[in-house]
Amino acid sequence: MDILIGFPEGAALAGNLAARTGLPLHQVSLHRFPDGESLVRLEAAPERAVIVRSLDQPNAKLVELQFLAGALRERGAKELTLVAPYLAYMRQDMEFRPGEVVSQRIMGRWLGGLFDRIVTVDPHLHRTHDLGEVFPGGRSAALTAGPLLGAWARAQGAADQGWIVLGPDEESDHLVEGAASAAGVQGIVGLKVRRGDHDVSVGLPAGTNLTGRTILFVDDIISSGGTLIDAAKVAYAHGAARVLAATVHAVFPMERLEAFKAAGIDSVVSADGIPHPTNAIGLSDLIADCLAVL
Ligand SMILES: O=P(O)(O)OC[C@H]1O[C@H](OP(=O)(O)OP(=O)(O)O)[C@H](O)[C@@H]1O
Repeated sequence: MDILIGFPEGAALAGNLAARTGLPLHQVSLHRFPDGESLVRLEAAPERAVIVRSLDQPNAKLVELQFLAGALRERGAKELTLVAPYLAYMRQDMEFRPGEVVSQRIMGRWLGGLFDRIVTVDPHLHRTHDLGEVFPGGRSAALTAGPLLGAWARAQGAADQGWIVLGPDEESDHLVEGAASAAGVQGIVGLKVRRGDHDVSVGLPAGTNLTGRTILFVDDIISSGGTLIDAAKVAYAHGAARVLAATVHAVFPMERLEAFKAAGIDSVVSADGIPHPTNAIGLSDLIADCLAVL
């Protein structure tokens, strides 16, 4: 028997995926003990299971996934698939300073040991370009939500209003291309320099003229929002009339919206891999199509 397994915080996406795949949905229930330990409960013994959980705020979630995968194997599961629209620890992909742990590599080995198939969306692979390098030996798929961000923009009238899609750095190139072509508008890729967690600047190609245009900033992740705020500043300095943002993974706290508003950012929307009040773009069709062929 094949089933889909969801966790409490991700009920919406798991529900949509169950409807789209036709797999029966089983919900894990969780209990956190006063000492911080987790109790994971699921009454099912499937032969094959697709487990849906985004790994933002990852540490407790990873331990709970390990417990669940271990229990399902004990009950005889032959194939376990992880659908983690947001994959944690992908940003630490090298030893930036001597002695730093390369979390991406170790996380890849860990998850690769638990799951036979891994599906994710726009993973932060800025230097490791192939998800297969992170999960050697397993079947994995890195999907992109760029065209979905673009379809959202198109539905807002982007083509008629002459919006421009702007990504902050060369790693956003594929998102810009996917979003701009689906929206039917021009795309521009900037040049980002990061000097620290909250110290980042975005440059635009020489000769860029944004006079009177609406700019749709796109990025894989909005975390502190420093990149978005600086990109908005630069866009306005180049004549933009309005700045909006669309991201795949919204990991920022809602309190940051005030700072975004103060920087002249009209609105922020996100894909629904990470549950967030800004969710406006559904990923379930994209993921379901992938599961059918992976
Ligand atoms: O909202 P923020 O806090 O600004 O973070 C989001 C930005 O950070 C990430 O890139 P990062 O600068 O980590 O890229 P790198 O891996 O190339 O250093 C990501 O691609 C965004 O551009």
